Amino acid sequence: MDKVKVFSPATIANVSCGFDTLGVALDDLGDEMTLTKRTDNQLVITSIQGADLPTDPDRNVVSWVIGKILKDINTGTGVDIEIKKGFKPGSGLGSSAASGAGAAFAVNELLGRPLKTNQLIAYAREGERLVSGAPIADNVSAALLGGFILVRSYEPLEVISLPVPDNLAVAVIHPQIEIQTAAARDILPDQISMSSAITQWANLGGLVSALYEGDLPLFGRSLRDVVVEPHRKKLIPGFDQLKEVVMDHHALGFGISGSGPSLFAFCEGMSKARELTQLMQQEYVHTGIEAKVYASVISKLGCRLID
Ligand SMILES: Nc1ncnc2c1ncn2[C@@H]1O[C@H](COP(=O)(O)OP(=O)(O)OP(=O)(O)O)[C@@H](O)[C@H]1O
Ligand SMILES: N[C@@H](CCO)C(=O)O
Repeated sequence: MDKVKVFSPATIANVSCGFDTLGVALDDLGDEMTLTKRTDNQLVITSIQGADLPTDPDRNVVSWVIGKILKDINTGTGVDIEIKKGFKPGSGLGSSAASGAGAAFAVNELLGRPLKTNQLIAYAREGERLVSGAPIADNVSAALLGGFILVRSYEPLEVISLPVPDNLAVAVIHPQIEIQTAAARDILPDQISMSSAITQWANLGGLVSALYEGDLPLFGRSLRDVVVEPHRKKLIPGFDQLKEVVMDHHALGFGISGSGPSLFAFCEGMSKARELTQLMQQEYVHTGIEAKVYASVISKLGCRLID
């Protein structure tokens, strides 16, 4: 194959109770990228649409990840790269992860699939290390595998796919401010109390059980975060008010997507998700900050070939 075009989805990391361990893929929203083999061994970003990103191959996640794979596999292959970003960097929806996962997936397809899934995750994590300093696996694993994922262990890496309950949908609001993942990690404490740990791991267990049982009320009760949200919500204007309104309108749960500023409300069914997006957009006007909204089912598909 000389050319591949792939789609790589946006993702919600943490899902409230699973900081750095849970992730889930959205439908439709995501990045596209096209890779074409060159006759020399150069890596060239030929176009970037939809975001103002570095064209220097050593500073863009897509070329960074592809470069690492090509160097290790040592094919002598060069690649032209076209990038089409479907949503903004610094959104909390895994923009760098969509790029890193999509890049690893695409080059693996181009080379005839020499790499296994865990290797693709490992390379995609290098993209996360490039932009945030931390090789976080939650967004990239969800983007590659689709559905819900649990990073059971980082060392050695063990990522588990979890079931997606029927009729689960999500409403997302993306306030048009940028929060860098590195900055949102810097404000977190190094240590947490035993009581917070107990609450958090009880909810994580509850959430995993809810996914296996398809128990949406239990899923909703488990969407609690006493570890990260109390710190990060201070970076997101209007967080508490929006949470109150959304929960009053029967969302299953509400929280911060990844490192923010995007916020999610899980709910039952797409019509409820559309209703919640409208509600969130109306309510957010009070902050004076522009916001975009998306309603989505949970995509069981991760990165995939298109066209
Ligand atoms: N291909 C790329 N896609 C997205 N961001 C990139 C890319 N290449 C480099 N970057 C840089 O990465 C930074 C954004 O990464 P960051 O992890 O902060 O955002 P994010 O991926 O949207 O966040 P989150 O992981 O919380 O969803 C920006 O400074 C951006 O310029
Ligand atoms: N788990 C990560 C996701 C952001 O990439 C965080 O919340 O910092």
